[in-house]
Amino acid sequence: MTQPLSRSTFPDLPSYPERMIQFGEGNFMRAFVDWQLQQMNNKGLFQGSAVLVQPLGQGLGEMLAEQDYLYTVLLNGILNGETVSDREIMTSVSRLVNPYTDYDTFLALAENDELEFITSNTTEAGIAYHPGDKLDDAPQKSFPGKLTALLYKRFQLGKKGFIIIPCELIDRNGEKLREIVLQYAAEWQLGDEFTAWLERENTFCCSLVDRIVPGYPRDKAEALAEELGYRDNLMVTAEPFLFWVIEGPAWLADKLPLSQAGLNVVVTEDMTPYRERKVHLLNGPHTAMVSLGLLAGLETVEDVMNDGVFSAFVKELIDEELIPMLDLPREELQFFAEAVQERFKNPFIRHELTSIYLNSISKFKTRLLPVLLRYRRERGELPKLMTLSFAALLLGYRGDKLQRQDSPEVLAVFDEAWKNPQSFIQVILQNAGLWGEDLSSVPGLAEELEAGLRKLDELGSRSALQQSLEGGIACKD
Ligand SMILES: NC(=O)c1ccc[n+]([C@@H]2O[C@H](COP(=O)([O-])OP(=O)(O)OC[C@H]3O[C@@H](n4cnc5c(N)ncnc54)[C@H](O)[C@@H]3O)[C@@H](O)[C@H]2O)c1
Ligand SMILES: O=P(O)(O)OC[C@@H](O)[C@@H](O)[C@H](O)[C@H](O)CO
Repeated sequence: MTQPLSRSTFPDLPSYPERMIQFGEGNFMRAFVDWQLQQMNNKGLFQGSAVLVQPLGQGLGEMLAEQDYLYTVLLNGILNGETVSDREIMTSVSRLVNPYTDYDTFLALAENDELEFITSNTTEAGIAYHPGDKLDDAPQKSFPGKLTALLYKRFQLGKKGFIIIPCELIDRNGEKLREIVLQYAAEWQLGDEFTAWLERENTFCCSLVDRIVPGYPRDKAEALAEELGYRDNLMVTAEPFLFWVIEGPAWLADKLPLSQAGLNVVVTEDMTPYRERKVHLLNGPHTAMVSLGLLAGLETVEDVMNDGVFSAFVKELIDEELIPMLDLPREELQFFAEAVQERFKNPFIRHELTSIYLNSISKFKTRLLPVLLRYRRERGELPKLMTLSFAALLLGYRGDKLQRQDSPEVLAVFDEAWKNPQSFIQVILQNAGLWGEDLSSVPGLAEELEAGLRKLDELGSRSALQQSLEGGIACKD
């Protein structure tokens, strides 16, 4: 029986003062932001830790406490032509505060002058306004509500503000978060002076994150405990590649010396091109492959990339349908896309398609739909592969072939529409709540999706895809 990971097992591990508040204790943040804090600390450049705030009532607080907030990051993959297999115990998390059980401790974070930074990742659903939130709630339901209460307390104490860097994968995340905080400030009547302090003393940055973090290596847990010599219930696997674009003032690069620590971080005045490139060329193919892949019985991104038909699909989708619709130099896009396909092939991590499948409707809406619509406008026809993957998405959300993972509201829309198969596609396309607009008027879309669904139903996903790729006759699976 291997010993559990804790500070008593490793008494010589360093501790650092708290300099960052981090909303979110999920896999991604622990292998991305906290891993970077660790690298800065290793080089003596930051000398700080993050205090985590659990955004939901349920979370990893107790598990982290059991391990004294230590956990291992396992980096596996190929970086700059070298095979990387790195294991490191993170000492960059000091503790976790659960506002649901200890709201006073949460608010008391406002008192600490050493806390300068706030980061977050509360998934795409987290930066949202919740109408019921009040200043006196303990805690507020939403992440922006909790943040507003914390900032108000800080203001009341007459202290300086924070540098706030959200990492959620939504467009203009920092601006969105700032808007909601200002909305609560107005709604809760916190006064003009507070609003002025918010604007003057706080810096809300937009940011874009990139690192594939499959999370806890369930399939290798036993072997890893043997290899590491301790049991870690919170270890996280990630690829070695990392990229963080922060849209903010140039002085930030000195305050948070990520680049100085050799990390692949850019502080820029405009992150738009980086975002377009990543969301459409990395997250887009992920979302496009997922329904088709699951329908064909594939399990991981690596399975997709090792399959002749599916990898040809990914390549053609990127080269013929995505890159031509993006406004960046073609050579740069091509270079990025090739690197992405190499990352997708990473044989050292297991990136489950089911984890990417979660909330696929909102992902399709941001990652692929804008490109599909642009293609239709500019070329006068629909992109065949993206449209087939849209059909596969709808087929999966019908609910009879795949195990859907989405909000009850989204699933209810599909269940209701599927009661009448004849009008299913029309009803779904008309639902602006799903897509941000009524898609039923996009010329040819309903017809192409009908045909795609029929093809997928009759032939199966692999043969339907093969037919689309070759434009030829496919046979049944
Ligand atoms: N895993 C990756 O490869 C990866 C890479 C880049 C970006 N991301 C982004 O990170 C997000 C989290 O991924 P993860 O792998 O850490 O997942 P995770 O399940 O390990 O963590 C999710 C975190 O979000 C919080 N959360 C969930 N729903 C929330 C809500 N409605 N309101 C507030 N907080 C909420 C949870 O409390 C938890 O802290 C993803 O949604 C994705 O946008 C993930
Ligand atoms: O994390 P999600 O579920 O929003 O999306 C799944 C993947 O597309 C995503 O995690 C990528 O791997 C990541 O964005 C790479 O930086």
